[in-house]
Amino acid sequence: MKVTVVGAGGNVGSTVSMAVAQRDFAEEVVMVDIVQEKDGDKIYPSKGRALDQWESSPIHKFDTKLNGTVDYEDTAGSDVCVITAGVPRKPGMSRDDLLEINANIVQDVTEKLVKHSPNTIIIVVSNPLDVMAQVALETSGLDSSRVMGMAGILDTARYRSFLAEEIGVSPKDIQALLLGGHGDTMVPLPRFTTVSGMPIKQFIDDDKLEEIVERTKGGGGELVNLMGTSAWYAPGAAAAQMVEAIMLDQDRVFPCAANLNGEYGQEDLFLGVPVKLGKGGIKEIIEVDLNDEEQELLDESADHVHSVLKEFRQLMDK
Ligand SMILES: NC(=O)c1ccc[n+]([C@@H]2O[C@H](COP(=O)([O-])OP(=O)(O)OC[C@H]3O[C@@H](n4cnc5c(N)ncnc54)[C@H](O)[C@@H]3O)[C@@H](O)[C@H]2O)c1
Ligand SMILES: O=C(O)C[C@H](O)C(=O)O
Repeated sequence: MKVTVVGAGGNVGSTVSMAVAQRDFAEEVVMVDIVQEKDGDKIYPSKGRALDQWESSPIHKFDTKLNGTVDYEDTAGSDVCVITAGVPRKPGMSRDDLLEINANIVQDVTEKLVKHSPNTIIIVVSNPLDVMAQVALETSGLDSSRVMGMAGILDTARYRSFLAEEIGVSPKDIQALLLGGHGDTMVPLPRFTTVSGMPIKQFIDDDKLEEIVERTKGGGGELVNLMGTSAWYAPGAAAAQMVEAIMLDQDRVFPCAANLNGEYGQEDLFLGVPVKLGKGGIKEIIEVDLNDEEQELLDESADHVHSVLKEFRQLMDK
């Protein structure tokens, strides 16, 4: 079992790598990044972070080998590749502001990955997420069941943690569903949110719930403002959970960005929807019955993703 993480000299990529290694199911995690320059010297962040993480193996008690590299030949035969390569946003920016720079990076990285692992499964993390997943799908030529984006697990984790804190229960006991693009138009669904199966509205008043829904939508931006760059602990953990579900054929049901072909009335774009994840990637896109208000919010979110996708196509035509 071999996992590759690209952008692994950075924050999210190194966190995914560490979280996968600590789960101890893979033989090897290949951590790829570029050679960087600091104060006129060449540095190798993926090699450094891989070595540092490997040195923690006796303490954390894992056997997964961490291999830092700048050479894609080392990635050959990867079962799953996670793409975190790219630029994170800074305060005042939206994820969509990263479109041009990250589209070029994701395209380049995807070509190199599939050259060495032609039948891999790709999990995209780079932003703007839904469009970067489309870039990876189109560049790789892989079946759409083998290309997906990580966002929904992160966004629901934020929503669940905020709710748990407010209600005073364990975050483990909050279940929730969230649909749509990974941006301010994402659609948390209180109707599908429970505390161990009991409707959330039994535990919280409408105004407070609405406040938490709004905080969730702006959850990424809240952290950007606090740290001057975007989050990595929860995103890294979320991507590792997807890797595990696929590699161990767990049939986990998670909200992930999947390429839609008619599901939820949407076509030719990635959008966050519940999927069954296991061997081979997305085994099923699960459709839930939405009421008119929920469907309208999802359509608005899809419209936004379509507009960014259009901008991407215009940029590529230039
Ligand atoms: N989907 C999500 O929910 C989610 C969550 C957090 C971050 N992100 C996104 O993930 C990306 C990475 O964020 P980060 O905080 O880790 O940034 P970072 O700057 O810490 O790391 C990015 C890494 O990518 C590397 N990189 C750049 N170009 C590359 C290339 N061509 N080949 C290989 N590596 C390359 C950089 O050298 C750097 O080490 C950003 O686009 C960010 O917006 C998405
Ligand atoms: O907010 C960002 O820019 C990063 C990521 O998409 C997040 O939600 O943390």
